[in-house]
Amino acid sequence: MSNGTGHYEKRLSDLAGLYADQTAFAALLAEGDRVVYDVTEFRPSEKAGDVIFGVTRMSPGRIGDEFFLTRGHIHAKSDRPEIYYGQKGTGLMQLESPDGETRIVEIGPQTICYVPPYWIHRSVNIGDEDLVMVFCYPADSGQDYGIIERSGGMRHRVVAVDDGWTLTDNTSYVPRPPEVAAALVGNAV
Ligand SMILES: O=P(O)(O)OC[C@H]1O[C@](O)(CO)[C@@H](O)[C@@H]1O
Ligand SMILES: [Fe+2]
Repeated sequence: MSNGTGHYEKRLSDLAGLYADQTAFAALLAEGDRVVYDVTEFRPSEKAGDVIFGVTRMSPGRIGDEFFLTRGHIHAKSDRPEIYYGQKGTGLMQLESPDGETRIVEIGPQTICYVPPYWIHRSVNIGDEDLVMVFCYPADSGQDYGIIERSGGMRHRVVAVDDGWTLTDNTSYVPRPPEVAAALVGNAV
């Protein structure tokens, strides 16, 4: 991707607190603060009718039985959707509705994933190579990362099993109060 307007990297230390196995997290961090994912993007403007697009590259890796993942967020304007197009590698889009429903969309090369309005989303690299995805979303969306922190994480964890994955309950998860979930769905601008 050329002529991007921004680039950032997220390292292991930026992802502290996301994983259940804190001992495994500390042990891997002691080996070095590696880059877990990086994003190159083009933001033409912040106007409602415009779009932001870019490329996310995620390294393969595990912390205990959990895979490398992105921080995850809901859009600050929560009714804004997003699409991801898989280019390389194998991953999952973990989606969670404000009232706590989980859905998983598998992502591979030449697959497209739709993140509907109101859904919290996080990417997970379940493969053993880089996961590369193109993303696109409305330019005025913004990101709210606090929604996951306030709930003690997402409701489910994606964990490795045999040569695949499964979902387990996140025992730290605190459901959002119904009025909070309802407000998220009602705040369209
Ligand atoms: O913003 P996070 O949760 O760290 O995840 C990064 C991904 O989400 C985006 O912010 C797009 O919503 C992209 O920059 C990237 O694909
Ligand atoms: Fe997003």
